[in-house]
Amino acid sequence: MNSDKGESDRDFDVSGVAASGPLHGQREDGFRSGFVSFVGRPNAGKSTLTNALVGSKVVITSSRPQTTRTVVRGIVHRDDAQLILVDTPGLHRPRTLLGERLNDLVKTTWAEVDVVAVCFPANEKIGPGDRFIVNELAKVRRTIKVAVATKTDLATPEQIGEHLLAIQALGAETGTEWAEIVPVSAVAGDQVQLLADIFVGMLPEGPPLYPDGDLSDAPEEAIAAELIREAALEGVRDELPHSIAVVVEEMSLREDRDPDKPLLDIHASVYVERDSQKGIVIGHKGSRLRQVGTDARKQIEAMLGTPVFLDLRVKVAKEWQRDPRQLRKLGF
Ligand SMILES: Nc1nc2c(ncn2[C@@H]2O[C@H](COP(=O)(O)OP(=O)(O)OP(=O)(O)O)[C@@H](O)[C@H]2O)c(=O)[nH]1
Repeated sequence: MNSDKGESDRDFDVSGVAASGPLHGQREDGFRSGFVSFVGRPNAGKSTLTNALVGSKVVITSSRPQTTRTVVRGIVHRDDAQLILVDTPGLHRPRTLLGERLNDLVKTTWAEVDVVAVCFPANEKIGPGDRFIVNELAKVRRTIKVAVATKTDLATPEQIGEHLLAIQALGAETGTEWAEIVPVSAVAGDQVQLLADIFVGMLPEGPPLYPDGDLSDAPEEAIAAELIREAALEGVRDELPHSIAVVVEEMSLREDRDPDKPLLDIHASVYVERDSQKGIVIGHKGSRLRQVGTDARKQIEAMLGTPVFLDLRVKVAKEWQRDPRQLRKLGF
């Protein structure tokens, strides 16, 4: 994510101006900073690993594929480095316009980061989906590539051994040079620290890029929208696999409140594709929507540390996944 504005000292009068502090590659303290992006087929464990590294729930995880639509960054603050994790949607063979947009988003991210880490779940065989991703990744030349064997707690040592060999073979087959192949379990906490150390060693030297303590630079609206979407999908994923989008229309602190008792007002719209889906989301006499609201509110309160008043509306945006105008409106 280097910005080269094409400026040089000759463009400015620099007489009497002290040299600025060293940037990448020249820090006396050896501090490193940079970007790592996890990729992998849906459900590979990318979000869970991001959370394990950051140590807080920043990215939404679910047991169903393709819930991560927004690029959300988790930030690991260390004494020696700042590791910025970019969580991307799962790359997949595009079937809709939304699918194509997501894939473009993924590839743009790959070219901009310092390291791309491909996640291969150890409890599943390498498949065509993995091959597709690695083939696409091989086209991005400059970026360092790391293979991560995820979910090792779900595999036997023999399976893990075979898995690592298969990852190596896939690298050779696709012309991808793995800088490292690392087995981890985000759930058991195995090798997560080692993975962080490996990433840090691959980052360029440079100053911290985010203020100390920041966990994510995703706007609070985006975090709230994801938490609402996760709650709305709960229990109806089979019926509405990829048909729910959430837009936070308004988010502001309620005025005239005692400063010790703030209240955050959030007005959000839950979009579905068809009238029939609206009924599913709302439920009998609104019971489901109330539950969704309660669940999402608790999650948002825990995340942002402020009591929340959440107002949810369900709206129909016909065939939004195929309509460019709707997609733009919904933030894709
Ligand atoms: N046992 C075990 N389960 C894991 C581990 N990592 C992830 N999972 C589970 O695998 C499922 C998918 O994990 P996610 O982190 O959401 O996967 P993802 O790659 O971000 O998925 P998408 O957003 O769909 O691309 C969830 O049910 C996780 O709880 C792990 O190390 N061990």
